[in-house]
Amino acid sequence: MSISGRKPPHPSRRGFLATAGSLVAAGGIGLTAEAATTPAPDKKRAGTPAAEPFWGARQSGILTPAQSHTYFAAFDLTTTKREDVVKLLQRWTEAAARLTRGEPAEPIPADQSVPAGDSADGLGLGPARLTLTFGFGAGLFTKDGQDRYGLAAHRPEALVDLPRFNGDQLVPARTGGDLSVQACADDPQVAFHAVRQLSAMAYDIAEMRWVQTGFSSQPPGEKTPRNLMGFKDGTRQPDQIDKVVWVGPEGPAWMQGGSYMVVRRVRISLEHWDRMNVDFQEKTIGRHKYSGAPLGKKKEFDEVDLDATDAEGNPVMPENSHVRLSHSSSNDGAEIYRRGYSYNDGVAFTAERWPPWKQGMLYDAGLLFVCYQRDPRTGFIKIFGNSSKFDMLNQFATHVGSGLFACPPGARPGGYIGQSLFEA
Ligand SMILES: C=CC1=C(C)c2cc3[nH]c(cc4nc(cc5[nH]c(cc1n2)c(C)c5CCC(=O)O)C(CCC(=O)O)=C4C)c(C)c3C=C
Ligand SMILES: [Fe+2]
Repeated sequence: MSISGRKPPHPSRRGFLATAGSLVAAGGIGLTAEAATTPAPDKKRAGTPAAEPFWGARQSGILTPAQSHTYFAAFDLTTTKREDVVKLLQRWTEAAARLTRGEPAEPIPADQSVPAGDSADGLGLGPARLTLTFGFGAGLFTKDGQDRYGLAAHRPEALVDLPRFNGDQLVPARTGGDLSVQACADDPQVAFHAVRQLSAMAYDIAEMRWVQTGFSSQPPGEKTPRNLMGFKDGTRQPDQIDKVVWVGPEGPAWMQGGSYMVVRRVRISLEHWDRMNVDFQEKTIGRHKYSGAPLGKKKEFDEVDLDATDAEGNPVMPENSHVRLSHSSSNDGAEIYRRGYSYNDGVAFTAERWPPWKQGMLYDAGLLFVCYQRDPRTGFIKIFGNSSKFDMLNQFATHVGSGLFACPPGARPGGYIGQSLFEA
């Protein structure tokens, strides 16, 4: 068995692979087994900053400038053995280091009579700024009252079970997970390829629970991408990002330098939204649609002024606008770092929960909301506990998937993601 732990395939599949292998060796795509062992450097990308560093004190993919695509996956652990989980995290770490350099998850073997440790669909695509960010759900520590891996005592207090928020319509099959992997890359195939290799390595140890793809295109010359509602999304981030994002001495030692990731799959009623006049849309968000400026201001990065009033004495920023209700000064100073992606999964039969209560084939599209913070109780839970009750945006946004994951600190060469926990 290869280090990936992939099992030899069914004999008939092996026969197919052998045939496919000889076609490759015969020059079908110009790749011999020998050449494949050491993939040629990608000349076009050589010397460009296309590779994001993987090793380091902090995991990448959190404060890394956002790539254009994501593939998020949550896994359920199926093994009962602690050593399997360690083995998996060690394999994932080694593979992630290789993949983020633009290499296959495992060196492609010269021997074509064994399954390869990489599916090869990423060959030649380069690193594409791939990052892989790993997280631990509550189920790694305790599940159904059981301490499966002897980790229950190390579950951080901050890794709570998220409360039910007003309006939540969470689908169990899109919620939770014992482990999470978020691949982000400037090429969707690179992101999918990475998660696919990691998932294959989890054979007999963990299986995928839910996944979500996403995209985020930044117009050239602009700082902020637009979401599917047509608004710039991601303009206002905390001033002191490090203080907001990274767990400090207040957390368990093994989480210091890590962060808590909240992920929410938020379906947006695009058909409904598109029928609203732009003035109403701007009052709902609290920003001007085309410039991205706060209401009453001219430029995107002008300060948000929640105290400004108009000639009639009414607040310029409506009381139930998204920006007002999400702002730190409406939430006892709570702040989060947002790193979301739009998603588009076609259409699905849907019944709206707000007027005009339309039913039919509606877009299954919206926002894969992702945020990081040092403690979700004083971050996401505080802010969304407030906005989920009063925000006008809720007429158009329904949370259907959810997860909270403790993302441990990064790893140094020779170590692995999660080592601080398993050796705590
Ligand atoms: C607390 C959680 C938040 C959820 C859930 C959320 C959903 C959500 N947001 C948008 C679009 C925008 N959000 C904007 C700002 C903004 N949103 C949150 C938090 C949540 N959003 C915060 C903390 C902020 C910053 C507020 C501030 O300090 O000004 C904006 C404005 C532009 C920007 O600053 O990024 C937009 C647009 C959607 C579409 C959505 C779910 C569907
Ligand atoms: Fe928001």
